[in-house]
Amino acid sequence: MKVSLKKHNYPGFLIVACGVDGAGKSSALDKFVDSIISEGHKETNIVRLRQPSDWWRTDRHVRSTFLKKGDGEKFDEFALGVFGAADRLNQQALLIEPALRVGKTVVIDRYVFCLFAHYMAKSEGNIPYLTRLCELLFWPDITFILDCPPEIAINRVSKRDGSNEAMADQQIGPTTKFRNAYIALAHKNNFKIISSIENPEKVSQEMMRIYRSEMFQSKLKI
Ligand SMILES: Nc1ncnc2c1ncn2[C@@H]1O[C@H](COP(=O)(O)OP(=O)(O)OP(=O)(O)O)[C@@H](O)[C@H]1O
Ligand SMILES: Cc1cn([C@H]2C[C@H](O)[C@@H](COP(=O)(O)O)O2)c(=O)[nH]c1=O
Repeated sequence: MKVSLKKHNYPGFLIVACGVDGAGKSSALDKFVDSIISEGHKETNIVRLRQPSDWWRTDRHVRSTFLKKGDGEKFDEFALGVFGAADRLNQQALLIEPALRVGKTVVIDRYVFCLFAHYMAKSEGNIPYLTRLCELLFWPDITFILDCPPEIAINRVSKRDGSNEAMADQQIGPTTKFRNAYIALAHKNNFKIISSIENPEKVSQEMMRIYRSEMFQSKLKI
């Protein structure tokens, strides 16, 4: 699925990382941010965010439908997808756009591609209603897809969160579908796939290599 988002044209730089639960996004991004700071990037010029935001994560309907928390009442997944799009639009208006406008580097753990991957995996790829709702979101300057075999990701999640086979992120079927959706998105949209089998240090070194090259290219365009 080719995604259509908006070009931001601001002086800031938007960097996002996606991938299945346990791919190592948060760990690698921590090291990546440390590296850009140690190369001279001012810490105060970096805005670190995650998606979905707490607006979505703490919502009772989301918690009982997706996260198996609360009273177990199920809500309509299409409606919650629309909420997922609203959550991203809200975070962009309140936090991402103001930061990019003043030249900051915005680093986000997950992005709207996670919403797409989730619904692509569930609806066999047919989600035009969701992609249309998201057309005003910014196209990131760099999109990393962290990729590792589902067995490895599941193992990491169960060690981190405790074993719970009822959770989709500890099941081979859904994790394989999510991974395939990310790979399909990456191939169609030229995202940067990085193997996250290796330790987070190695993963962040590869992120740095891509970041330096993209920064160099963007300076040539000015
Ligand atoms: N490259 C790696 N090699 C081995 N273990 C890792 C690696 N990256 C992360 N881990 C470990 O695996 C667990 C999951 O990592 P992390 O939270 O960074 O993944 P994530 O993709 O952000 O997961 P989620 O989406 O579920 O939040 C953590 O306990 C972390 O210490
Ligand atoms: C619909 C939808 C679901 N998710 C999922 C992916 C993860 O399992 C969790 C987010 O938790 P994490 O703390 O970032 O691991 O929710 C999503 O991220 N976005 C969505 O739109």
